[in-house]
Amino acid sequence: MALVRNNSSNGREPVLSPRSLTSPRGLTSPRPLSVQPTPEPVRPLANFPPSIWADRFISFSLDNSQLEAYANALEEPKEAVKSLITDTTIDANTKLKLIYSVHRLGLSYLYPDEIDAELNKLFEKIDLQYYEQVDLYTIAVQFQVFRHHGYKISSDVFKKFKDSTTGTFTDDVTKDVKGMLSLYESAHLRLHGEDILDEALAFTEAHLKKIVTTLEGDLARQVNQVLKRPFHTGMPMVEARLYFITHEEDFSSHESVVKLAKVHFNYLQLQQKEELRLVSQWWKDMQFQQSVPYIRDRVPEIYLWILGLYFEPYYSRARIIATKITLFLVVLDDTYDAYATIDEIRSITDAINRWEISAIDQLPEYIKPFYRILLNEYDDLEKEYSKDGRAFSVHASKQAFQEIARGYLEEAEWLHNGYVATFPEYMKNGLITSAYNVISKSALVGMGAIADEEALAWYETHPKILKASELISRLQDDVMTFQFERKRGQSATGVDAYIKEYNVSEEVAIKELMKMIENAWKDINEGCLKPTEVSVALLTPILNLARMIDVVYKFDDGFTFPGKTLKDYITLLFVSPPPSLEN
Ligand SMILES: CC(C)=CCC/C(C)=C/CC/C(C)=C/COP(=O)(O)OP(=O)(O)O
Ligand SMILES: [Mg+2]
Ligand SMILES: [Mg+2]
Ligand SMILES: [Mg+2]
Repeated sequence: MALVRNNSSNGREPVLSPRSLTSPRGLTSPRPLSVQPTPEPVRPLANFPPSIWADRFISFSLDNSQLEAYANALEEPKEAVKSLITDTTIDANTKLKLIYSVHRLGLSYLYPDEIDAELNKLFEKIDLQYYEQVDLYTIAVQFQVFRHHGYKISSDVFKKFKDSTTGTFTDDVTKDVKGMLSLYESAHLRLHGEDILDEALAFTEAHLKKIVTTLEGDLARQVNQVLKRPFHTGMPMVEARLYFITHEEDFSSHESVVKLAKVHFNYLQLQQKEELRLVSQWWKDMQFQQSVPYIRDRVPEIYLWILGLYFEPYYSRARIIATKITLFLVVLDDTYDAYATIDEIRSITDAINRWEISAIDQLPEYIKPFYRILLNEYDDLEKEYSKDGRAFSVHASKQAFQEIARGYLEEAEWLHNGYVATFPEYMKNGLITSAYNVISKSALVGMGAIADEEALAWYETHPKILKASELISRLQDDVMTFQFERKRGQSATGVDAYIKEYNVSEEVAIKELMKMIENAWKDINEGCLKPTEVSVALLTPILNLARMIDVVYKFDDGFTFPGKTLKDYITLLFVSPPPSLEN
């Protein structure tokens, strides 16, 4: 019985493992009658849908001269846009709108110092009197541009749009669609205590939904887009592409911005297709589909996830490393949740924590190749990064990987014992199983000098912004996956723990968890304001991890069932042609 996972209380049907079908039992020489054959363990197979991409991205062949040509073509418009950003003859409003567009197009990383210098000047000169005279759209764009870059402009700038007697937003606001749209975008940048933005979010969302079918052209496209996903909670790379398509009027007067955005999209697509080819080929070479066929085969989806953290060309190596480690996490999570017995889980966790190749002997056959690959990859990273004294980041990633294995084991023990954790107990382990500690630390490995020992020490303090991102990951995943997982008899989720702790209905529990997610977003927004605890380059991946949870889990479990949002995103970024340079 030791091999059989105790799932009598979770309604799992015994499932025949694919290994039992190929088992040599019965083909070997006859056993003496007195020896009972070892029973095949009952495995919690999930029958996850297969990849929707197969080998599609492996056949890409990078034309290096083309990549170089794009890199060269970037230079001229890049300089021209720099001149625009620093042009002293441009009025403040036009300048702020320009910086807004540059940011939404994913180009502000090219001008960090110039943009900061401009915003510093303009923020010092902010005159609340001025905001008394201007329209909602102008105010909301300026509000966003300052908050995007960490400047704490007051949300009082929106006060004048409220009726002093009723205390609600005025009817005039509902007649200004562009204003409402921008106020809706602004509201997602809210901080704790900014009631006016909480109200603005509910108010504009309700009104935009009411009028969206009456709109036409770009405005209709813009409102549909923002209602689906506001910029602040979207994937920067995709948001840039969508903004280019639907908000052309915002930047079309600046020819150099249009040119730069186009060449930049073309350059990035080539580079990213090559990265995707590389990780797809690696995945195939490692033969995970043969050794662990029960897992979710999701290479393009995981690459997309990591591209969501950072898309800057100089993080190419960093993306490849983080993608591979996150793919290891998928193998681990699905092995624990959808294949291994409790004894196997204990043994795998132990081997991962021993981290030595001799531990391979204690492992079940099917996971041995994974264990070997895991140790080899980390070994290679250690060798590569000790050369420039950066092995500390590889160690941190490895330790976080060992910690998540222990976290997954804890869940499995709870399930094995038919135990539903208390909510605080669940959350303590849940922040670990959110995987965001491992992913964000692994993301540092290839980032270069900026991710130094001091940065890592900051990570080790488990800062508020990282906790918030982990909480969003854990709870949003739980809200969207608990039904599927419950049906399969998996470990209790945050939804179950909350219901048990507070004796509330499922509906109330979900509502409360969503409120916790909302609050965590406010922590993230506060953590991105100046003065930041560490550089923006280190904060952005943490913010972007939270965004990726929204992308993947806002409407459904987009990771297990990747045929909708993620398919559209992958198609837009790696299959559809980027904007043409011809016109
Ligand atoms: C938890 C989470 C959203 C992590 C995101 C980061 C990430 C890409 C981790 C790799 C493992 C994974 C895809 C978990 C989500 O599925 P699942 O619902 O099976 O995860 P679970 O078993 O922890 O609930
Ligand atoms: Mg799990
Ligand atoms: Mg799982
Ligand atoms: Mg889940």
